[in-house]
Amino acid sequence: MKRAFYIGRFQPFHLGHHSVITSIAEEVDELIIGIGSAQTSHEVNNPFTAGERVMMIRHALEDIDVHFYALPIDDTLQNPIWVSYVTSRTPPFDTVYTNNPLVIELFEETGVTVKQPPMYHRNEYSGTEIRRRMLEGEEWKHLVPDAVADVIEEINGVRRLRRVAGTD
Ligand SMILES: Nc1ncnc2c1ncn2[C@@H]1O[C@H](COP(=O)(O)OP(=O)(O)OP(=O)(O)O)[C@@H](O)[C@H]1O
Ligand SMILES: NC(=O)c1ccc[n+]([C@@H]2O[C@H](COP(=O)(O)O)[C@@H](O)[C@H]2O)c1
Repeated sequence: MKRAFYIGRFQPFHLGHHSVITSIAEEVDELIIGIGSAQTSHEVNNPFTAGERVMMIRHALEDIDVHFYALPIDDTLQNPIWVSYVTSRTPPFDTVYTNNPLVIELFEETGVTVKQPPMYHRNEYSGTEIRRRMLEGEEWKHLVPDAVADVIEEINGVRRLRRVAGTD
């Protein structure tokens, strides 16, 4: 059984994440999607709660051909214990997919294989760019799966982002 781990903050889950997961799905039997900084929400850079991000991922990946688990993972104060904390909360896995330099370093130090997925349209498929567009009233829905746009509408996510940014 080949099981892999993919971690992100998914603020929000966008089409870049969707493309990465579609290609990982061709290489593994099961995928654990770690929803990082799970304790954080209602901030300009982290507007959505862990539960809302679970909902985005669940709906966006309705038709994906891989068994997946979307699991919220809180941050730990100390980086050296983060990998053990992650593995204490997830099913076992042998490969990590990430482009985050700290995540690469921490997992490689413990001997886990790390793969770096290619970037898809990084200038637009980016959480930072999508949140900027939401704040400035520009188009953003084409950068996320339709199901994610629906979730953000249901939770009134753009209004929340503007309020916490003080621009509403
Ligand atoms: N367009 C993309 N193509 C491929 N991988 C991506 C893309 N955007 C993000 N990733 C990767 O997905 C993982 C999770 O990313 P994350 O949730 O931080 O999204 P982000 O768009 O980088 O968000 P933010 O701009 O808020 O930091 C990271 O390893 C990141 O490098
Ligand atoms: N000490 C820690 O808590 C620790 C260390 C490395 C990564 N992380 C988390 O992993 C996630 C990585 O995701 P991104 O690649 O989207 O930044 C983030 O939520 C980040 O906070 C946490």
